[in-house]
Amino acid sequence: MNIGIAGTGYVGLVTGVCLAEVGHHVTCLDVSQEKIDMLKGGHSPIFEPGLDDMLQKNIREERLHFTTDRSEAYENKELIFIAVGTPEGENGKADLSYVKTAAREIAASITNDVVIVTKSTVPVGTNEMVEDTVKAHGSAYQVHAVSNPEFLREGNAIHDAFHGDRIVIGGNHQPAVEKVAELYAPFDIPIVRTDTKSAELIKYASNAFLATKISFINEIANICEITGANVEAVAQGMGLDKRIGTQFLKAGIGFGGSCFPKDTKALTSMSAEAGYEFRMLNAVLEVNELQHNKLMEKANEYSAIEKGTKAAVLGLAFKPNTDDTRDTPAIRIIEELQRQGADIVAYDPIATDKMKEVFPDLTYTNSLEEAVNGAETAFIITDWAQIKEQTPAFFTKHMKRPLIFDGRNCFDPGEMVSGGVHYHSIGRSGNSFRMTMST
Ligand SMILES: NC(=O)c1ccc[n+]([C@@H]2O[C@H](COP(=O)([O-])OP(=O)(O)OC[C@H]3O[C@@H](n4cnc5c(N)ncnc54)[C@H](O)[C@@H]3O)[C@@H](O)[C@H]2O)c1
Ligand SMILES: O=c1ccn([C@@H]2O[C@H](COP(=O)(O)OP(=O)(O)O[C@H]3O[C@H](CO)[C@@H](O)[C@H](O)[C@H]3O)[C@@H](O)[C@H]2O)c(=O)[nH]1
Repeated sequence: MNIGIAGTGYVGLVTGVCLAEVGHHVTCLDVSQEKIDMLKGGHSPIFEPGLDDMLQKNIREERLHFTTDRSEAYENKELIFIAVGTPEGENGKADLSYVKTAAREIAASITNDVVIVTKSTVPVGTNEMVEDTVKAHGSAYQVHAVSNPEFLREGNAIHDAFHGDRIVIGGNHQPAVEKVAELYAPFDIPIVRTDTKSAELIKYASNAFLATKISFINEIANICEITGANVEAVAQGMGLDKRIGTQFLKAGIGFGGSCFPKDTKALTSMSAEAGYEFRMLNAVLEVNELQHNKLMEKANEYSAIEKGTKAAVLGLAFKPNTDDTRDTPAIRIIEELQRQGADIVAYDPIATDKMKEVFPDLTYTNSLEEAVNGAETAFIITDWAQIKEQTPAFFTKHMKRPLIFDGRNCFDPGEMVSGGVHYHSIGRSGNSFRMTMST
């Protein structure tokens, strides 16, 4: 099929590349000339394992094109995807201005009847708004909007596109829904067909539920710290019950990233607008806020930071295998360390450039050894493999004072302590993980 895509961020670009990979002809549009120039040259502006190779292959085979020209992207297309950002707006509400602009631009450029597929995460009623916007801008063509939310995880995006658990397609015009289902046939992933509003809500409900699991286990971690239990043993013991499952029960300094924080806020805000107070989700957000402060609270209890203390911040991305620093817990830690006058060295294998946009004057390195060298305290924010593979000896050798506050439970507390590291983590009270199971 002939497809246009508005937005070449994480979602638009991965969608475009993967649809081209299965044989569709895709033209990706962005307003950023810089991104389009990079993409035309076969280089992805985002770090995503496997993306560059697939991008270059499909450009070479002439199924994938990049442009800043709306006519090229929208004329003579059967389907047009909207994959622009929906950032956090006022009072946590989803900011739909980019979606509205894209809808107006599509209305002005299409040259035939078309199905608009909304991939961006949008509140209930947005697809209706998109259809109305196109109609209000005098398009002479028939336009149907279909909700097709995206479930990819950054760092696993290509894998998720080909091995996702489900594809959700929501629409009130059956032929438009079937057209989108036909597009995805080569992916061999179960397709859920539903109405537009339910599809829009499936996305928010899924993210909110996963965020709830994380805040829940973080509350359990806090109880573990008080009672002396070990949160990893508790999570594993709970997760073996198939109704609960082991995933998203990893305690830490809370969830970050471009989706969970903004989407949980958008859902509470959408609920409030509809006259319903989503009490549980408000608590999930409150717990996450408190959890972001956990490492600094521990450091303060220990009086770890004084003016001029050399502090290493290990990991800046909101999770491993991505260079995305949007809403990363590292921001809060760095702000607090700066406020307390610490001398900070920030380490990340790939996300330092993105973090420079937030803290331009910080000292950065992509060498872990350089970051901890001479440090008096280290804060682990991201569970990068490069950090997890270290031994206690690495820290005792390079740090001036091996004092570690680990927000991602990267190490066995017993091994760290016996290796001479003053080690503080989340929900483990200094105990090693102990659990055996027999059949
Ligand atoms: N990042 C993720 O992991 C992820 C996963 C699932 C869903 N989502 C949702 O998908 C949407 C996009 O997220 P993202 O992370 O890809 O965003 P992003 O900010 O990385 O990319 C959005 C892109 O859209 C471009 N753009 C803005 N206005 C445009 C216009 N009028 N025409 C063409 N391009 C335009 C921007 O320049 C930018 O490159 C959001 O709603 C997000 O919540 C994101
Ligand atoms: O047990 C866990 C799992 C995750 N996290 C944290 O939660 C955040 C989000 O992690 P993850 O879900 O892996 O990353 P995203 O790439 O943000 O993906 C989420 O958000 C996307 C955007 O909506 C959705 O498409 C995905 O399905 C959904 O998993 C990160 O800060 C993680 O460190 C934990 O603290 N504990």
